[in-house]
Amino acid sequence: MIKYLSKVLYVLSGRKSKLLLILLMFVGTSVLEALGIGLIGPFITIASKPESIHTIGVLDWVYRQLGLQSSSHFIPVLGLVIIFIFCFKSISYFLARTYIYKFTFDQKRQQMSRLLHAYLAVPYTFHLSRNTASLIKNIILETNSFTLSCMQPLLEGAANLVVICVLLLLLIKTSPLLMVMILGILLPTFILFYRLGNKFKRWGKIASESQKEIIRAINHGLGGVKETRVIGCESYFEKEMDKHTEKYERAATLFNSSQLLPRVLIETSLIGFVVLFISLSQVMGGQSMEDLTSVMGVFAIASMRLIPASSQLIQGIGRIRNGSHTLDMLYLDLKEIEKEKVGSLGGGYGEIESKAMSFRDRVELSNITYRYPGNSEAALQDVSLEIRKGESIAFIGKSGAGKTTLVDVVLGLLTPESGDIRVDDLSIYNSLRAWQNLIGYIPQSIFLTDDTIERNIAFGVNDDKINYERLDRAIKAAQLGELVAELPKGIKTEVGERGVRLSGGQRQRIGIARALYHEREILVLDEATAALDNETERLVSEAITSLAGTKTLIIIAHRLTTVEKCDRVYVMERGRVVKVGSYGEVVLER
Ligand SMILES: Nc1ncnc2c1ncn2[C@@H]1O[C@H](COP(=O)(O)OP(=O)(O)OP(=O)(O)O)[C@@H](O)[C@H]1O
Repeated sequence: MIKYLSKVLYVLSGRKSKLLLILLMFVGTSVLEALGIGLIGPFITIASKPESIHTIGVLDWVYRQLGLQSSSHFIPVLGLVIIFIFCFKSISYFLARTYIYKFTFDQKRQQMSRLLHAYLAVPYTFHLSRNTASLIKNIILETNSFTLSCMQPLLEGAANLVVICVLLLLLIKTSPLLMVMILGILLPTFILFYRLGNKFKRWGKIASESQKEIIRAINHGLGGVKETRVIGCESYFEKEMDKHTEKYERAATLFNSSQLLPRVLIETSLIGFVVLFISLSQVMGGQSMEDLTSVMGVFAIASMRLIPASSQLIQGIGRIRNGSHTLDMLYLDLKEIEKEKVGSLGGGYGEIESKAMSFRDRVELSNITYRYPGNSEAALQDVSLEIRKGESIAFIGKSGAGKTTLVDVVLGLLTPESGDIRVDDLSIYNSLRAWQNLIGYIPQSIFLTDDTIERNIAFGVNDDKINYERLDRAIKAAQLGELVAELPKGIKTEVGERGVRLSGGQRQRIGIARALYHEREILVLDEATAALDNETERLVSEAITSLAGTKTLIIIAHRLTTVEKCDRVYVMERGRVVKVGSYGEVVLER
């Protein structure tokens, strides 16, 4: 339990002292409730036999202080006190609940942004081993499940425990035998539920994993809708989703129906026990009507609050066990990510931190070796090269030679096993962010957001911070001027999800404009092979090569036309640079 609580505290975001306040609120309203209910028993007894006030010490004292004429006058006074306590309890209950909702939803918001921040800032290798579906599920569904299956049952459980203890104390005083009987009803249900704990945990795990697979199947089917349609494999994805939805349905049904067990078991046994108790007491000794009224009062207390509080407590234990897989996942993810010392992403919301490293002379890669996690063979081995400011270099080589890996190392996405990258003798690993702020990256397949051309070019910049002069320059340099002029909405044209409303070449040029808009010193280009038609290719290549001299260009070249204009060409093979020279030396002499 202590381990469980320490995990909950770790996953909780923000000020944890609020938890104490909430606990006090819960306990406060529960005590008021128990007090109000506790007074109902004596109220019924006094209503049926007013003289009995004098047998209850506290009530007798209050009666004498009030100076009432007759015992029966005390009945409305006690009634008013009970009504007042219940009104006060109801108002505090409402306010406490509202506060708790605010707290729990605020928690969900904070956890969602903590997770997204962590997933965005975690080393890139984390994403190579994790599926986006599981990250989306954690951010949206598991944070919800944490609130419903950890936070709420824990807080409610504490409050219910207080109510149960107070009411059991009252019961000991009124009828110890009845208390033993009620305990006899509650304990077996409690033990049964406790023993079912592992099943609840398993159902929780199955539900969580099937949700991940459901998102995955939807992602795959809809993400590649073009291929899905053409191949005609729609039913495959439908079946995939159906298979996991069925698993989810089975686990959720089993868990939810088992949650009804405490109420059903306790209620049935309670009725049985009370009937048995009254029958036996009449047969064996014959109790007076007043005694029976008092016993019925206790029964009323039990059925009004003690039984619901107990069944809620038992259900809460079930929910906690069911949600323990969620807690473990959030805990392990946050622990793993935060172990990597995920720092601030800088810049604050909607701004890009622009402080860049100074770059006056050269970038030097020395003895870079990189191995993907779990691979025995290194994808890069002992790569050393030097790029002078304003130069353009290209990497060529067969598929799998290590070109993308080398660029990912240069981009600071992958950290080499050994070796260093130095800018004017300063290692980029001293301030990776400042190094990355020098670089503009144009990947082979450009990621476009479902937004306007303008927002896709000024990617990640708030609308009010967009610099239209720079935007215009970038559009012209990327040969997008004509396209934008022809569109009725110009730069405000929506490009559709992943740019579906644009051609491959247009998407590629938006990617180039994006890199140019941010006016970075070094441009890294993973050249697209087929996206551009000959004419556009010529224009884009011209735009890129016109930057040579002012910008430093690092190109993964798939077309030899691009290589022609480069200062140096590096030929890669099995993770090594095997040849270097000018276009003439490397390409023509091959
Ligand atoms: N995420 C990964 N996990 C494990 N191995 C990987 C991963 N990505 C690439 N590799 C391996 O690293 C080697 C180099 O791959 P890389 O993508 O850098 O080649 P490339 O030259 O860019 O190829 P292409 O021209 O086809 O894009 C390959 O053997 C590849 O299988």
